[in-house]
Formats: sequence, structure tokens, C-alpha cells
Amino acid sequence: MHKGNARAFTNIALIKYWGKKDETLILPMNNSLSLTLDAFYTETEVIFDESYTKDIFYLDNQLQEEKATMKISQFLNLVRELAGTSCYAKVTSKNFVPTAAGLASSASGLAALAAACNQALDLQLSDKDLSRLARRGSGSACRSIFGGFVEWEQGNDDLTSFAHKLSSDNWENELAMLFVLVNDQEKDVSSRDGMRRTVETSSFYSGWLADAPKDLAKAKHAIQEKNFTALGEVAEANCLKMHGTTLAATPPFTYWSSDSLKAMQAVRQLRSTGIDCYFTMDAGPNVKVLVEKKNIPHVKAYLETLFDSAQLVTAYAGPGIEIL
Ligand SMILES: O=C(O)C[C@@](O)(CF)CCOP(=O)(O)OP(=O)(O)O
Repeated sequence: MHKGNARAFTNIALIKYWGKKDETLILPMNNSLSLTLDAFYTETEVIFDESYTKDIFYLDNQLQEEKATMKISQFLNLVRELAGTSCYAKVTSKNFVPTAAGLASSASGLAALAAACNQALDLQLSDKDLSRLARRGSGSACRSIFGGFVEWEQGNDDLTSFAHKLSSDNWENELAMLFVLVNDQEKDVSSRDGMRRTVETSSFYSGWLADAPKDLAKAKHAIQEKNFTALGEVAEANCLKMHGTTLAATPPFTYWSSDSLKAMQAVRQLRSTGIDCYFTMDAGPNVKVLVEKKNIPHVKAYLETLFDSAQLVTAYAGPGIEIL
């Protein structure tokens, strides 16, 4: 019996990963840049045991059915190959996210699983190779191996595509991200399906891709300069361009709900009163507001006039992977 247990934190991209060059290896079309947060995380335990006759997957104390288990098994097959074992495993994952969230936790989930497997089978993977392994589970998971500001080097093959922490003089500790959790009935298109459809059919995709490296350079420069306005402006613009690509896909789609638009408008309204804050969004209707800690009270007070306080969660910069 081989056991491992790890905690990994979610990360929010400021320069988005949106589109794969290789679906099997999960190689992205562009570099991305994220901020690992402290408020949402996943704890995953994995037990490999010769006595198991198949992989078993518990998520938040619920035994998962075939489809969800299949995705985990595909990942475990990679690990079994690395370790030279044929043992099945029992995976027990707990997501620590606000119930209202509906936050995609694939990034923290797969990062925690990768780290737990590394420990259980004593693979002794470096952080770089752990990031590469997590990437095979879900692209954005490769960034959750590290804390703070993280860049995912797109690379051009399995060996060269991995994330690394950006030097920032701990500036991230002066920032925060306010989540506006908007409950949306429609079933979103998954990030995996959304980016595939966009790459394959959106006439706006080439424009997005042409701008991504320039946006990344601006974001990295802003971090080096600790220039919050510059970072916020490029992050919000990059998010809008990414979401713009979905409108020209076939069939067109959007992740934005009316509450998403309300939250985005609130951020613009705050900026017009001189409060520096910027929004970003991912494959869902939730809106994340990037703000300096000193402005949290202003932003929260205004958002509380528009949304239920239970919909607002404040997150700060978080750490990399933790072995439990
Ligand atoms: O996080 C970002 O950079 C931007 C997104 O969140 C925007 F929605 C995409 C994350 O995609 P992910 O779930 O990692 O896809 P996978 O590789 O198909 O599993």
C-alpha cells in the first residue's frame, strides 16, 4: 500500500491559456500567467494498493461515476507508467470552495492529485516535472504547483511545457482578488470544449493569439515595476479578448450572464470614481476583481450594494503545493 496526500490552491489567469496546440499532451497555443490564491483549494489523498481491482474516485465524499473516474484513471495511467506499477488506486478529493461557488477546481484538483501521486509512489519529481505531470491532467493545473505569480511556458513538447514562479519581490501580497459568485442556471461550456470550439471555428481566434504574447510581456513588465494599473489594464483587456473569441465561434457562445455584466459594469463605475480595480473572467459567469489591499473596503462596500454578501469572497495570494 502506497499513500500520498497533498493540498493545492486554485490559480486565476491574468493572461489566459485559451487553446491547445496538442490535445493529448495539453500543449497550449500561448504562454499564460496566473496568480495562485489562498481562498480556494483541494486536498487529495491517493492510495495505491495491489488489492484494488479498479480505480475508485471520491469527490467531496461522493463516490464518482464512470465518466469522472475515467478522467482520473487516464491521469493515473500516466503515473503508473512513470512508476512502473500496475496498481489501481483510491483517490479521495475534497474541494474547499464556497458552496455557492460553482468554481471550476480542476486546476487545484489535478495539481493536488499529481503531488499526492508523486509522494505515494516516491517518484521524486522536481517541481518542474511535477508541473509537467499536472499539465497532463489539466493545463491550468501546472500553474498551481507554485505560489504567487506563475508563468506557464508553452514549450513545444511534453518536456518543454511547464510552469515556473515569477520573481515579484512578494508584491502579490499587496493585492487581492474579490470573487463575485453569480449563480447562473445555464450549463456552461467546459473550458476544454470552449477552447476547442474556439480554436477550430472562431474567426476572432487569430487576433486573440496574435495579441497574447504582447499582453504577456506587458503583464510581466508591470509585475517587475509593481505597476498595478498596468497589470490590471492588460489583464482586463486580455480577458475581454479571450471572451470575444467565443462570440465568433460556431455555434457562438458566451460565458457572460446578466449578473456578469452587472459586475463588470460595477468595476468600471468604481474606476470612474478613482478606485483602481479590474475584472477578469474564465469559463463561467463568475467575475474576479483584482484590487490592491488598500482598496478592498471601497470595492467591497460598493459591490455589497449590488450583490448579496454571500456572493462575495475575498482571496489573497496563495502558496504552492503542500504535502500533508
Ligand atoms: O486558466 C486559464 O488560463 C484560462 C481558463 O481558465 C479560461 F477559461 C482556461 C483553463 O482551462 P483548463 O480548465 O486548464 O483546460 P484543460 O487544459 O482542457 O483542462
